[in-house]
Amino acid sequence: MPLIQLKFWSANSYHDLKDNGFSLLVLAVPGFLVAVFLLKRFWAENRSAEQTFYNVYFHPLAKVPGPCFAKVNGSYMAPAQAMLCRAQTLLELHKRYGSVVRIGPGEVSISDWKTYREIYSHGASTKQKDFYEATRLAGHDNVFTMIHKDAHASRRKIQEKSYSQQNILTNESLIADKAEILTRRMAKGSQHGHSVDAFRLVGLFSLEVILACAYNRQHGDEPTDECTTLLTAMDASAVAIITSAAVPGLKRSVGRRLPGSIGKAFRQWDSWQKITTNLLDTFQQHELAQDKTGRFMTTPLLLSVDKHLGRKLKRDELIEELMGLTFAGSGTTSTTLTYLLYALAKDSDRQERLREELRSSAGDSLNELQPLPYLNAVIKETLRLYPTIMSTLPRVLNKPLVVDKHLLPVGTSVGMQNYVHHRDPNLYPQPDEFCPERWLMDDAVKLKDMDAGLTPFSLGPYNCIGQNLARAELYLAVGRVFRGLKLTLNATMKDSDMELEDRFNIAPRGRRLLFDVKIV
Ligand code: HEM
Repeated sequence: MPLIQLKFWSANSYHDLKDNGFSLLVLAVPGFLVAVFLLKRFWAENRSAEQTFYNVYFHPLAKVPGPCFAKVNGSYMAPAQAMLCRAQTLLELHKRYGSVVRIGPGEVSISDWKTYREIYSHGASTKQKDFYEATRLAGHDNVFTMIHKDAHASRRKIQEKSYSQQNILTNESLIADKAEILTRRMAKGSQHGHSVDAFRLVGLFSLEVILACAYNRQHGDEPTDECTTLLTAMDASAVAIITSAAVPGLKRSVGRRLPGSIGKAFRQWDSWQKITTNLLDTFQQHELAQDKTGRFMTTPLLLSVDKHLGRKLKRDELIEELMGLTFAGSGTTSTTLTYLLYALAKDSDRQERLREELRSSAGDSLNELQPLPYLNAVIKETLRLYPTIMSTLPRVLNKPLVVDKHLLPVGTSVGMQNYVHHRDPNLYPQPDEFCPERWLMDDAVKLKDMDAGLTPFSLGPYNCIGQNLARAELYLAVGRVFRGLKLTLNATMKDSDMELEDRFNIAPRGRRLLFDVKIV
């Protein structure tokens, strides 16, 4: 195993896992399954010495630099993926080998931000089947997993209106209400002299927004069982989803019988599906008839005809789509907000600058918050440094692509990752620093390039359908929290608590963000 990966599988990593409740048996079962899978894959790719020789010397990608083992091993990145540090590993590989790195016999990673548009625009590439199909949540396709161009376009069409800026403005009062609840919960924690766990409160906030905008579910200041159970179930399910993607033969019916944390994660996945089914049923019985304008996201899903299928969605397909939107819509915004609060809690001067700007604004509606320059710079810088979809968006080329003098033929698996090109030091000097001021410089040419390199929501036909909603949540929540509260990092917080775990979506390693909160 190359040095770069060994670094991640250290004694510390094992002890950390143990501390997090993993037993040896729990590590051994999936470890064994992954090892079998890796061996099988290696064997399939190198059936003969000739094949290995071809992969190394005559393959169309033979001249693309990269670790030797990756040339003959399609699972080269699997250990890093299993250790939740795929994007970080790729950044190191790019530093070593340049802007194009061969990471499998037929696969490359690219770090040049100028190539992003070429890869992810209409017609240039197709979603990689194995990866996206492995993320089905209830056994069907949802808009995120769909590979087929027309099937995807017609499923997306049904939902587009829900995420239009106009519909977001219609639902602004719902989102603002949740943002006020978030602020009150943070303030309340401080009154009792305790630290406040913003990671949990922000997770509840973005989930409550989705439940309000999708199902018209309203929750008050006291967190409900429905939300806390759903939040726990979705967080745990991520482990089951990653495990079943890494071990293709591992079906849910088997997974839920496994011992320890992995089996528990699979059972939480069942619980998430059950809660979604109840939410759908309740909406159909009590809300659908009143929603004449289709402002709640579930309404168009229930009533529209999917043109590609030539019919409305069936119950199982609806559940799949709704699980997908809850997952895509809550963890993403909440991690972004978590890291934004974290970055400013560490930096009282910048926090104060933002507060002054917010207080000088006439009000805290979306229309009043959206033009504020420093608020925008803070949000952009958070999306750059902590891009919630940090990892590879894997594609297969439909057209040949030339990058850094390397010709990548049709059929090559390619991928870029926000974590990598958002840290390009030529585009963003001192890339590991949180510096909102970089977005306020006068150099228009430089800013244009920086904007082009900033792709947190991706581009092209599969870009984030929910980005208007996500931005609205960020404006409304940040506006309220910092106008009235001063946040300081609690002394018990360790840097390692906020290390980025690459679960495709970022997750802070310690699963907590403790603040001392003062009402100002
Ligand atoms: C800061 C918050 C968010 C970020 C950074 C983000 C980022 C992304 C990215 C990068 C993709 C492309 C994934 C790929 O190509 O594999 C994506 C897709 C998607 N996002 Fe978001 N997202 C956010 C919030 C949301 C919200 C609030 C929703 C919905 C409520 C949402 C729903 C979706 C859906 C359904 C897709 C699949 C779109 C398609 O394939 O047509 N996202 N998101």
